[in-house]
This record gives sequence, structure tokens and C-alpha cells, in this order.
Amino acid sequence: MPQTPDKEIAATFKLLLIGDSGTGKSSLLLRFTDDTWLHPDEVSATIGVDFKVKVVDIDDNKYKLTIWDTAGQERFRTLTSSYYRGAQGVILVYDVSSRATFEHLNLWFNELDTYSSSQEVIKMIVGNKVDKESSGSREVSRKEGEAFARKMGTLFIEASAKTRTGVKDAFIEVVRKIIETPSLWQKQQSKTPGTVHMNENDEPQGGCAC
Ligand SMILES: Nc1nc2c(ncn2[C@@H]2O[C@H](COP(=O)(O)OP(=O)(O)OP(=O)(O)O)[C@@H](O)[C@H]2O)c(=O)[nH]1
Repeated sequence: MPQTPDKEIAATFKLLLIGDSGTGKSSLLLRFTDDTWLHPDEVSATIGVDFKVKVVDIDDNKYKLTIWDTAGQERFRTLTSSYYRGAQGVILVYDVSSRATFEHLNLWFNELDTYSSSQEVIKMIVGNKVDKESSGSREVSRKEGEAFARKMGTLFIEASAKTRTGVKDAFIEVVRKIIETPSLWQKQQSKTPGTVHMNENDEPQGGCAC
């Protein structure tokens, strides 16, 4: 696919995926960027951090997203503060079929409070693997997820990387909220009108920054 020239990009945003290991962060990212679903045998734990770049169209403007996918496993987490630096949006993922991953969201919020550079950063809680409801594996109800998100003052959606449910909506809703909060990103405007460059990590394609 031809690359979008930077002059057509209205702004560039950094998004971050955090949450327990195995909740489906990498799977959500792959579904959103490539509309791909890997067989569970092909999936491996993230080591350090991966990222992908995607350009999205919202209200006739193009926005470039660099989406960082962090390791859920403590032993694979390094340079944590650098993941958070400059992020305008953070997606906190739990697995609706695992109550423990929902309860651990408090720990992820603590980490976010510790490392995030902005109080205004847009937060979205995603209850992933909602497809598992049909096999009776749900452990966290939608109501509980919604109530927790309300308490924390964040956006909320249930999703399934496997079936696509809610995946695009989750990312696009975060980006819309960032767009509605210009103080989060307008100071990063470059000298060239119509473009925004990130302060750091202005990576062209995606890859591993472990
Ligand atoms: N049924 C179902 N399984 C999923 C879904 N999303 C991910 N999985 C499975 O859950 C497992 C973990 O998925 P990952 O995407 O590697 O999870 P992760 O959060 O990135 O894990 P870490 O990299 O260790 O932090 C894999 O076996 C996936 O196939 C989903 O929506 N539905």
C-alpha cells in the first residue's frame, strides 16, 4: 500500500496498551492494524515493547497512530517510564473471562499515575474476549466493567480481538477524545503547518523496541 505523505497527516498520536499478560493486548493491536487473528499456537508473549503504526481517517482528516504494545509479564517489562512518555491515550485491557485481570486494573492505574506525563491522558478500559461468553466463561459482567470505568472516569468498551467486536470502536473512540482535547497534543505542533511530530520515537514503520 502506498505510504501517506506526512503533509497530509493532521496529527500524530501515541497510544499505549497495558494490562495483565494474556488479556489480548497484542491480539487487539493486530486486529486493529492488520485485521488479522493469529491461531493461539502462533501467539507469543510480548517481550519489552512492540509498536505498530496506522493511519486513520476521522472527519476527513488523517491521523497517524503509533501504538505501543507493552509486555504484561513483569519480568519482560523494562524502561517502563519511556513507554508512557508522550502518550496521549492509554488502553487498559482485561479479560472478561478472568476476574484476576479485572482486579489487577488497579495496579495498572497506579503505574499509569506514576509514569504518565499528563493528567489529561485519555484512558479507555477494554474488556476483551467477550466472545468467550458463549461458552459460559465470563467472570466479569459488563455492568461491573462499566461501573469501574465510571468510578475511574474513563471510557469503556467490551471487545473481542477474535471476532472483531468493538476493536475498531475502542481505538477510534480514544483518538476522537484526544482530538477533542487539543491541550494534549497541540503543543507538539511542528513548524510545518498541518503536521505534528512526536517528541520522540518518530518511528516510520513499526517493529520491536525491546
Ligand atoms: N477467545 C479469545 N481469545 C483471545 C482474544 N484475544 C486474545 N486471545 C488469546 O489470548 C492469548 C493471549 O493473547 P495475547 O494477545 O498474546 O495477550 P497479551 O496481553 O498481548 O499478552 P502479553 O504479551 O504476555 O502481555 C492468546 O492465546 C490469544 O489467542 C479474544 O478476543 N478472544
